[in-house]
Amino acid sequence: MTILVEHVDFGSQFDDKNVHSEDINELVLDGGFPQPKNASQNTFFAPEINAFGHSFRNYDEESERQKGVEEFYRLQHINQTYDFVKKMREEYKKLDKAEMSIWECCELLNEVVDESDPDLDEPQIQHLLQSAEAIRKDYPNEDWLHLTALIHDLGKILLLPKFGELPQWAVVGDTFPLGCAFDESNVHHKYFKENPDIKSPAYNTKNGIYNEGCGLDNVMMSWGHDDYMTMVAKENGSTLPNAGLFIIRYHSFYPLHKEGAYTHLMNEEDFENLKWLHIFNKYDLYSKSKVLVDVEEVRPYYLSLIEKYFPAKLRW
Ligand SMILES: O[C@H]1[C@H](O)[C@@H](O)[C@H](O)[C@@H](O)[C@@H]1O
Ligand SMILES: [Fe+2]
Ligand SMILES: [Fe+2]
Repeated sequence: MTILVEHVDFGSQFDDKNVHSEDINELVLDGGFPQPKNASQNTFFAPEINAFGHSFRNYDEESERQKGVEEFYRLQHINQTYDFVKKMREEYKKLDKAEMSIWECCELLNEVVDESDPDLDEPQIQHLLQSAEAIRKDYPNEDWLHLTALIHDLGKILLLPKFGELPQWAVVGDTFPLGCAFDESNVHHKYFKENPDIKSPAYNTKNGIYNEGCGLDNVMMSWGHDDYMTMVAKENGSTLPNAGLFIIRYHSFYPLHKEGAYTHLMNEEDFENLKWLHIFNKYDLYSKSKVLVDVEEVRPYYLSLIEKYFPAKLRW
C-alpha cells in the first residue's frame, strides 16, 4: 500500500532568488521508493508503513517505544519556555564549542540517538543520506536541496558532551513558537498546561508578543537542532539560498507545515519558502527505511556540494 501525495506545483518565482525549479513535467517523482505499477508522473507515492510496521508519525500507538516518545513530549512541553530559548540562543551564538567541517559533523552524528522519533531505526548518518539521495533522485538539478537534506539534522550534535550535552527535550522533537498561545495541533498538546509561560497574559493570546504577519524570522521558536543549525550555517557565511535555510529552521515545525497552524505569523517570503518545505518534508519523513545508502559511494558528490556552499571549517 502507498499513500498518494500530490506534487506541489510551484511557479518560477524562485528563479529570481538563485533557486531554480525543474521542468517538473519531465520528472518522475518516486524518491527511489517502491512505486505501484500504475504510478503516474508528477505524483509522489509515499510508503505507508515505517520500519516498525506502523504508520508514520503515529503518536497514539500503544507500544513501549511510543511511551518513551510521549514522555519525551511531556518534558519538552513543560521545559521549553521563552526565557529558556533566549538563554540558549545567547549561549550558542558564541559558536565556541568546536571547529570542524560539515562532513566531520555528519560522521559525529552517528553517535546520536533521537528519542522523539517514532519512525527512525537507523543511524543518523543514514537518515541524512537517505533523505538527500531520495530528493536528489527527484530534483536532480537542485543541488542546494540535496545539501540541505544532508545537513538538516546536524544540529543534533547538541546532545553530545562537547556541545553541552543538552537533554533530548532541548534538541529534538517537533518545534513550536514561544511568546504566543500553544496551538492545539501540537502533538501531545495536553502537557503544555504545566509550562510556566501559560501563566503569562502577554504570551497567552493568538498573536502574543508578535504582530500579525511579522515573519517567522522574528518568532522565537522552541530551542533545538533546527534553530542551532540555521545559526551555524548563517554565522559561518553559507551561500545556501534562503529556501534552504528556511527548510533547516522550520523542518520540525509540523504544526505549521503539516497542520497549517500559526500561518498568521508568516510574511510573504515565508509563504514562498513554505512550498519548498512541503516538498522537503516528504523526503525527510518517508525516506526513513531499512535500505541503506553506501556512504563511501556518495561521499565525493556531497563533499563537492559542501565545498560549493560552505567554508572548509566551520565554527560550532
Ligand atoms: O522526532 C522528529 C525528529 O527526529 C526530527 O529530526 C525532527 O525534525 C522532527 O520534527 C521530530 O518530530
Ligand atoms: Fe530534524
Ligand atoms: Fe530529519
